[in-house]
Amino acid sequence: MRMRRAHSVEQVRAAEATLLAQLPGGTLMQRAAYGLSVAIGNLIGFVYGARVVLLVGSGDNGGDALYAGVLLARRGASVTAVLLSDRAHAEGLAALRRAGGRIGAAEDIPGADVVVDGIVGIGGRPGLKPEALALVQLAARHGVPMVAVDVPSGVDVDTGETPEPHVRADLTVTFGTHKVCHLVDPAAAACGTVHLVDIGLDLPPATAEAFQAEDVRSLYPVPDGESDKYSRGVLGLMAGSAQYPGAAVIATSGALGGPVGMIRYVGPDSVAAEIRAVHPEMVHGEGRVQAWAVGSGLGQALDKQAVARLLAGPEPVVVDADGLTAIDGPVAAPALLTPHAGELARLLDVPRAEVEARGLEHARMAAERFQATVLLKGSTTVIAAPDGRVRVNTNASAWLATAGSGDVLAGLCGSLLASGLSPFDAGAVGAYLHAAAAHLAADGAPLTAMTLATHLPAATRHTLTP
Ligand SMILES: NC(=O)C1=CN([C@@H]2O[C@H](COP(=O)(O)OP(=O)(O)OC[C@H]3O[C@@H](n4cnc5c(N)ncnc54)[C@H](OP(=O)(O)O)[C@@H]3O)[C@@H](O)[C@H]2O)[C@@H](O)CC1
Ligand SMILES: Nc1ncnc2c1ncn2[C@@H]1O[C@H](COP(=O)(O)OP(=O)(O)O)[C@@H](O)[C@H]1O
Ligand SMILES: [K+]
Repeated sequence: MRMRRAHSVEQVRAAEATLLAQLPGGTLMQRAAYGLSVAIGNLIGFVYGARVVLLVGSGDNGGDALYAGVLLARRGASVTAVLLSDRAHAEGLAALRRAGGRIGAAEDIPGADVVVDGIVGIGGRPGLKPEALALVQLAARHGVPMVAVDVPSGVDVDTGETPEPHVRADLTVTFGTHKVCHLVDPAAAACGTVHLVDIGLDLPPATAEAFQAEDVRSLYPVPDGESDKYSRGVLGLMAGSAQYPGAAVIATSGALGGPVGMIRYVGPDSVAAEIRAVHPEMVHGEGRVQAWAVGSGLGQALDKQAVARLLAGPEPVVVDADGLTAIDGPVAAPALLTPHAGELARLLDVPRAEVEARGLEHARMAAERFQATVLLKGSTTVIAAPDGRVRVNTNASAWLATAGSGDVLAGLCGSLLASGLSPFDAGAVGAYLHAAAAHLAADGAPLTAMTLATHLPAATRHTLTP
C-alpha cells in the first residue's frame, strides 16, 4: 500500500467543485453512499434483517447516511433515521421513505446492530449539540457499533484537535481522500478503522502524508556491492552521562539497528565502557562522521557549547532530549529535532497541555522557528519540515511508552541521517520502523527499550520484503 495522503477541507471542496461541474447531480453522493453501505455491511457481517439507525444532521453528511440507508433497506435491513435538524437532506429522506425506511427516535438505538453518524462531516464545527451528544452516548452505553460518515462528528477536521465532545467511531468511512483528523491524534484515535472510498476526486499535493511499507522501501539505504563501512555512513553519538549511561547504550543499539556502517562515541570513558560491554563494535573518540545524534541522557553533563558547535553544521544532526535545551534560534545544520510534548512545550515556551491538544500546529510552528525538521513524539508522531510539509506516523503501539524508547528512535534516526537521508525522510522512515519494531517486540505484551532495538533488523526485513 502506498502513502496515505490527507487533504484539507478547502482542498477537498475545490476538487469536489471541479467534479460536480462535470457530473450529473447527485453522482458524488451516490458514490459515497454506495461505498458507505458496503462498509457498514462488512462491519456488522450481515444486512438482511439488520437494524440500522441513522443519525442525520442538516447537511450532505446526513445525505450520505440517508442514501446508504436506502441501499441497506433495499437489501432487507430495517432502517430508522433519527433527524437532528428540520433541514435534513430532503431528497435523501424521501428516497429512504420510498425504500421502506422510517423516522425514529432515541428508543431505537439500544437494540440497533449499528448506528451511523451522519451528524456533520467536513462542514462541521468542533463539538456536538446536547441532543446529538445524548444519542451518541446512548449508543456507546449500549455497546452499539458506531460508523462515522466521513469524519467522527465533533472533531476538528483540519487539525485533528478535539476541544469539544465528539463521536468515537469503530469505523470511519471517508470519501475521496483522508482528512487530517484521520491521521493526527487525538481525533485519529476517535476514528477507529478508517476506510477510504474513491469517488474520483482529482487532488493537489497532500497537506499531510502517512508512510506505508512501500514508502520506506523506496527510501531505505540498502548497501550494494560497492559499499564499505564508511560509505554506508558513520554516526557520531554524543549521548549518555555518568547520571544516565543507559541512554548511550540504548541509542547505540538503535543506531546499529539502522543502516549506518559505524558508530563513533564521543563522551566519558566510563560511558564508553558501558556501551562497549554491549556493543564491542563501537569506536570511542572523535573522527570523521556523516551525521550526529546528540542529547539523549546527557543530563547535567550537557555541554551547551559542544552541542551548539554541532548545531552550526555542516554535518546533519539529530537533536534529542537534553540536547534540545541548547537550541535558542534557527539551526544552521540540517537538523531533525525529536522532542516529546513536554520538551516541545519548553522549546516554544508554552504549556505542555497546549502542545498535547494541538500537536500539529506546534510542530509546524517549531519547524519554522528553528528552521529544522521537528519530529513530535506521541501516540501519533508528527514530522514537520521547515518548508511546511507534514508527515505523520500512525502505526505505533502504546507499548512504546516505556523509558528509553525515545533513545532508540534518536539513534535510529541518526543512523538514517548518516546514511544519506534528509532529516524529513530520516524522521518518517525512523518513526515507521521504530513502530514496526515495537509491534514485533511487544506482540501484545510489554517491551523494553533494548528488546525494541534488537527487533529493528527484523522490522526492517519485514518492511523491505514486499
Ligand atoms: N466534499 C465532497 O467531495 C463530498 C462530500 N460529501 C459529503 O458531504 C459532507 C459535507 O457536507 P456539507 O458541506 O453539507 O456539511 P456537513 O458536514 O454535512 O455540515 C452541514 C451543516 O451542519 C451544521 N453544523 C456544523 N457544525 C455542527 C455541529 N457541531 N453540530 C451540529 N450541526 C453543525 C452547519 O449548519 P448550521 O448549523 O451552521 O446551519 C453545517 O452547514 C462531507 O463530509 C461528506 O459526508 C459526499 O456526499 C460526497 C463528496
Ligand atoms: N501511547 C503511545 N502510543 C504509541 N507510541 C507512543 C505512545 N507513547 C509514547 N510513544 C512513543 O514512544 C516513544 C517515547 O519516547 P520518549 O518520550 O522520548 O521516551 P524516553 O525519553 O523514555 O525514551 C516515542 O517514540 C513516542 O512516539
Ligand atoms: K459524521
